Amino acid sequence: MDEKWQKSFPVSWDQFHRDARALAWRLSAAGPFHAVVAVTRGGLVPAAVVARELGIRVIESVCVASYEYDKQGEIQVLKPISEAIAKKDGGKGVLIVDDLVDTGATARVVREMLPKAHFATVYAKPAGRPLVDTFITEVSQDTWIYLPWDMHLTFAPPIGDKATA
Ligand SMILES: O=P(O)(O)OC[C@H]1O[C@H](OP(=O)(O)OP(=O)(O)O)[C@H](O)[C@@H]1O
Ligand SMILES: O=c1[nH]c(=O)c2nc[nH]c2[nH]1
Ligand SMILES: [Mg+2]
Repeated sequence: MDEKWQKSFPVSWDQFHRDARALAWRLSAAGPFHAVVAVTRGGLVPAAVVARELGIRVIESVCVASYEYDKQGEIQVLKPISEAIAKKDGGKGVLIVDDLVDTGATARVVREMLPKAHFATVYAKPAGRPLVDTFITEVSQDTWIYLPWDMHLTFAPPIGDKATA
């Protein structure tokens, strides 16, 4: 792991589901929304939870990649938003969902596609926070968020071993 990440914030599936539901609660006061746009891949899971909670059946995707594990590269738009959504009123009434905002580079690119849409993430770091309309939990910029689909159970050495290491 890159040394710029000083802290880690591991998130279990349970915790992620709770946080995505909390996001849906908060968004229920911000709508109504006629469609959800999930920012793949990380946005697919919270988009499903939020769409289920808010009764939204129209789900679109925008496919964006920027990180190779923890290293940020150029933002690549692998698939744009469908014309039916992108061409309609600047995205008014559309809810864009991603798992997290870090530097804000991904959010900036997607916001340009739908300037009037509402942008929501479950987690936010300070540099990206101004680009998000609604989020649930903020973590510091030097924290790496470990999402549940990127993890598996492993042995944890006893605390005493670490203290004497
Ligand atoms: O604010 P930024 O610095 O742009 O970082 C945030 C983005 O990075 C991650 O996606 P990633 O590009 O790793 O692709 P993935 O969703 O397929 O994992 C995350 O899911 C966000 O979309
Ligand atoms: O799993 C992730 N955790 C993060 O903290 C992060 N920042 C950008 N992209 C990320 N992916
Ligand atoms: Mg992503």
